[in-house]
Amino acid sequence: MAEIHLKSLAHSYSASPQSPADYAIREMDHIWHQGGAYALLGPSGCGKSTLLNIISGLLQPSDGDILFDGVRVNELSPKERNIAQVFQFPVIYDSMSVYDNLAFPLRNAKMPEAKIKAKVSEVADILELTPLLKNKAKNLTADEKQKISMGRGLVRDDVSAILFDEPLTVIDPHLKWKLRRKLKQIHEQFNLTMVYVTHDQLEASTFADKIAVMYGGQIVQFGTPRELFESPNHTFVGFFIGSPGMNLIEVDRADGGVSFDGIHLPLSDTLTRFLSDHPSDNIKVGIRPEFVHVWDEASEEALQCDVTACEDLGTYKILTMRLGGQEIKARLDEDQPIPNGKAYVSFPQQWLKVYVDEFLLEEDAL
Ligand SMILES: Nc1ncnc2c1ncn2[C@@H]1O[C@H](COP(=O)(O)OP(=O)(O)OP(=O)(O)O)[C@@H](O)[C@H]1O
Repeated sequence: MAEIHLKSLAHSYSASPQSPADYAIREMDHIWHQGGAYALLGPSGCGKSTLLNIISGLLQPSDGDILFDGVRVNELSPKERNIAQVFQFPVIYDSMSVYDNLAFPLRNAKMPEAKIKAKVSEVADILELTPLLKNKAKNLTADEKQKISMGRGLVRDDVSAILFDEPLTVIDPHLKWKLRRKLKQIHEQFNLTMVYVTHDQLEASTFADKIAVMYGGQIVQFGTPRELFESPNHTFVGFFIGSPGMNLIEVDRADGGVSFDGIHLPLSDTLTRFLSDHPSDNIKVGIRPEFVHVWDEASEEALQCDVTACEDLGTYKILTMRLGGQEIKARLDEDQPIPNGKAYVSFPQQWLKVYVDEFLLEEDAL
């Protein structure tokens, strides 16, 4: 197992990149600690597969270093790096038995047959493949085949890390949760460094202890699922994580706070001062629907909205309102009454986030 350090790493598929937009990976420094269960989460095209292929050695980065336990591995092949990679589509030998597929990497490493047998049995047991060991891989279902792909990484004692590139894409929805749980169990049992690529936030948060959110070739936040929810570092994280995502409103500077559409939102003194240090006019405020307080009567600090829709999702409701020219969503508990026509909202200061040039202004950083 290894700590994987990406040092001043960048990659462009163009031979002569002219601007940051020409980079699939913009310059980054990042560490995947040994034994961590990580997810790399982001939308299509943000650079997840590129980053994974750079770590595994399938792709050479245009700039920077990849260090495994402090040793530069840029020039090493995937095999020399001892990285196991599980792709969207299972990579297995159809004509071989399940046993031979699992034994393959060990036979390549010239492990004695008795040891191979013990290792294959152990991993087959964990993956619930034991009854299939004698079967030809060809006739198996997609999830069984994908379990073999995973198993081929797990049988090896020498792997530096296992990288998963959207491994559940071809798996039936009702089996996905089962395989995800299995992966989590394997992580706990084997103490492996695992990086799991997905564009699905549920998959990321059920698998990983920490999630790296990628956007436009950058890791814009690396944190626990709770940190990403409670304190998104970037407007993209606010928008992408959560269902529905964060309410984001473009605002102007105002005395003691910010304003939009003639509505004044007060900010703490420290945040106001901090904001005045930033020259940019690209300012947004964000608040998650879960943290918007909804009242059915007017009060001094509540802002009047028009209710435009209410979606009942069984255990909770999503209320859509218009505040000035902005659409605001709030999450109501199951038993909370739905305001009729007009509603009054307030934004607790603790949960009202301010973003300058899309990045969070942090009071703690003062
Ligand atoms: N072989 C390639 N040649 C040129 N550009 C590429 C190549 N592979 C990827 N790209 C570009 O690099 C950027 C990042 O792509 P990448 O496949 O890494 O993203 P991704 O987040 O994995 O997307 P997806 O979830 O759709 O697989 C995209 O703009 C893509 O078009």
